[in-house]
Amino acid sequence: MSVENRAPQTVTVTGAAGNIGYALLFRIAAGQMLGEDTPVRLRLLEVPAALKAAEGTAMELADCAFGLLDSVDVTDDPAQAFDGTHHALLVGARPRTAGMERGDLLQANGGIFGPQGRAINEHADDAVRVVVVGNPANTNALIAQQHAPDVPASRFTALTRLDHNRAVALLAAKAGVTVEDVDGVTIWGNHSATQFPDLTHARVRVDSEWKPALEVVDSAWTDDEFIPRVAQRGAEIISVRGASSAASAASATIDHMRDWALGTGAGADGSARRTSAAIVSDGSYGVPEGLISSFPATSDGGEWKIVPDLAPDEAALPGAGERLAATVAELESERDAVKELGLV
Ligand SMILES: NC(=O)c1ccc[n+]([C@@H]2O[C@H](COP(=O)([O-])OP(=O)(O)OC[C@H]3O[C@@H](n4cnc5c(N)ncnc54)[C@H](O)[C@@H]3O)[C@@H](O)[C@H]2O)c1
Ligand SMILES: O=C(O)C[C@H](O)C(=O)O
Repeated sequence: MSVENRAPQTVTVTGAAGNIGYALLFRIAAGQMLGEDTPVRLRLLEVPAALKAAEGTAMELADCAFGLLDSVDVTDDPAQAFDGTHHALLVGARPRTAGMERGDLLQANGGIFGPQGRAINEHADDAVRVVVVGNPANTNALIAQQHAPDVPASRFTALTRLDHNRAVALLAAKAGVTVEDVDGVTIWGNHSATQFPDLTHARVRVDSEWKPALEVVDSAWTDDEFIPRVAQRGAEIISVRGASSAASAASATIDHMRDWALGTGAGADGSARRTSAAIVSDGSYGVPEGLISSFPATSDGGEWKIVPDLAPDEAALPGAGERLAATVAELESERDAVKELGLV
């Protein structure tokens, strides 16, 4: 079907005037998220103080003369921003500031993600896809989902694709191969320092032959360097760059939404390509049902699906099971905290 004949898809980006928003919007308008045959209608949601900056971004979007860009609307009204939306990218969040307790942070984000969830419930397209990027991403996604009782829970997800991409890049560099020569990495659990980047079912292609990753890199490097480096990469970027990751976070958000909407497809050897996504648990792998946790995942272009039979292999990496349990326990404690605060 030609571009002229396709109905535009509405994409809402919150926090549109922020750093990730600026790195995200131009790529969406260029067709990198929904494909080069799908026109997009952009809705930019911001707080009143940042509306002028968002208007400036909208002016630049117009100046790019993107063939796929149908329209850009800027608003501070969630009802307008989510009206009929097909793709909701929830980036804007309240960052933790000096002296702020964890409860204060959750409360402040509850004030953002509760109303946005409600607005999605009332105004979004029935088949809306939501990804939460703003931290604490998994729990913010849970808050939004709990305020949208008419939207299937599976339509709310959180971003762990950045952690996944970081893990793939670090393993490829250590093994001396390209990222195309790595597959089967999984990020489990929370987008936080407790996450478990798991190599126990990963493979690396060396000299045209696929080998278990843990035969190519040793378990000491995995335990002492790989896992902590991936889990703390966000903090490392903040300390080196002086600001939270922005372009890489935007790129991972595009990867997550594109794979969800268009499918994960086949991997390097023709088998189903899997990635990592924080999606609602159906109880798989001992993760309590309803938590939004990162899993090995595929999409056929409809729903994300949790890939079975990939439990962390304790024999290949002693302590793997405990690592999964620890990150899930953190998600449970965040869920309990927001319940106590009356946010879900
Ligand atoms: N999940 C991930 O992998 C990942 C990676 C990097 C950053 N992040 C998180 O993404 C978030 C955004 O990062 P950033 O660098 O773009 O921050 P930023 O401070 O540059 O931008 C955030 C924007 O959100 C806006 N905002 C705040 N409340 C809003 C609301 N209620 N509605 C609409 N907009 C609102 C702010 O005005 C601001 O323009 C942060 O929470 C950050 O920690 C997540
Ligand atoms: O913003 C942060 O705290 C870090 C971010 O989530 C990241 O992983 O880069």
